[in-house]
Amino acid sequence: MQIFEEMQARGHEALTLLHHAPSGLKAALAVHSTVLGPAIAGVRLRPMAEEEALKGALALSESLTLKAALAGLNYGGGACVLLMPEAGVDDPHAREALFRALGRKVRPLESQVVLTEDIGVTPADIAFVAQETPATLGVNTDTSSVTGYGVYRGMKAAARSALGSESMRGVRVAILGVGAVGRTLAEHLQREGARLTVADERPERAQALADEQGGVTVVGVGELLDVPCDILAPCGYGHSIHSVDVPRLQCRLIAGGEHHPLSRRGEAAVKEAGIMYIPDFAINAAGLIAAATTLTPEQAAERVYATVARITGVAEQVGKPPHLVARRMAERRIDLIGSLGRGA
Ligand SMILES: NC(=O)c1ccc[n+]([C@@H]2O[C@H](COP(=O)([O-])OP(=O)(O)OC[C@H]3O[C@@H](n4cnc5c(N)ncnc54)[C@H](O)[C@@H]3O)[C@@H](O)[C@H]2O)c1
Repeated sequence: MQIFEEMQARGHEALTLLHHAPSGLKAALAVHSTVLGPAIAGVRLRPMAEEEALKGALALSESLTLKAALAGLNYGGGACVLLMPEAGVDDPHAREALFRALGRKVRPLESQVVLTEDIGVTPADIAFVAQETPATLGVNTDTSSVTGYGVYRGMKAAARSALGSESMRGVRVAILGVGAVGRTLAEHLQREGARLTVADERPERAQALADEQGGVTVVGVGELLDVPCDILAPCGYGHSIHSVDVPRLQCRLIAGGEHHPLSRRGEAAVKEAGIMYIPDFAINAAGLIAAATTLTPEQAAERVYATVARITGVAEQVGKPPHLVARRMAERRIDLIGSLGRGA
């Protein structure tokens, strides 16, 4: 992997490797932008190879920059991807040590970075980080359930444009990944009378949801993209939809909580296929908004609703896809606010 080439192409400011042998801490901390303020870094912990961690940190930090900018926050974008310690993190003291070691390592960087939860990390983990550094957000926020609710609200705003109505009653939604975010999304959709089909790499999670809620169809991971539906909601670990998969899709809208469900080629392919795609950084922002402001979860989700409505409205007016409109809006705010400190 050509790290500096990648950083230059995407405009990253820094990539720092954090290491502490006794706790097993090995982490890649990427800072994409601090133009609007300290970089909010989503912290991830799940088994993965080193290269995947570096790539993941670079990609996620760029999304966080766009997400914070579009949400009107005075923060930049970062990401902190932890490799799973060899001894695991099942032992509560080992988990405490890991996250406190992370907090110690971040202390010298606290004017540039604030840490918040992402995949595999809980508010309790961030509370351990907070014992070592004030550079945290969301200690008291269950960001994954707020995010799931925000995805639901953003999906409704997008459906108004893509399906002609924001009602989810009878709408067929296929959800890929029913972990913390996907499950919350499913619960809200189910309550409104949507018809759900779900799949998860861990099939027991999909089955548990179906057992609890009833009326939910479970299919295998390999089948979900072929399911005829109105909305496809990717809520897995990223890159769930490859450009070669796009001809299989039978939906009119892609709107889910997952970061980077599509590559740039995939985004172009869905546009060609006439499918509307609402980008991750616009629709999965509610948890971040709630963690970074004094807004309630409901208010944070309404901000997502308003943002998605604005994006789809402009997209219709100018004849461009929503994901490009959203990126342009975020970049424009960074340029404008970033220029305040420069020139007369
Ligand atoms: N948790 C948050 O606060 C938050 C905030 C914003 C965005 N996100 C994004 O939402 C997504 C989901 O996060 P989460 O917190 O729900 O994670 P999670 O680990 O709780 O759940 C993810 C689920 O998706 C399943 N999965 C992963 N890849 C899959 C695939 N290709 N096919 C089928 N199932 C798959 C996993 O088995 C798991 O059950 C991630 O991309 C994350 O970055 C999370």
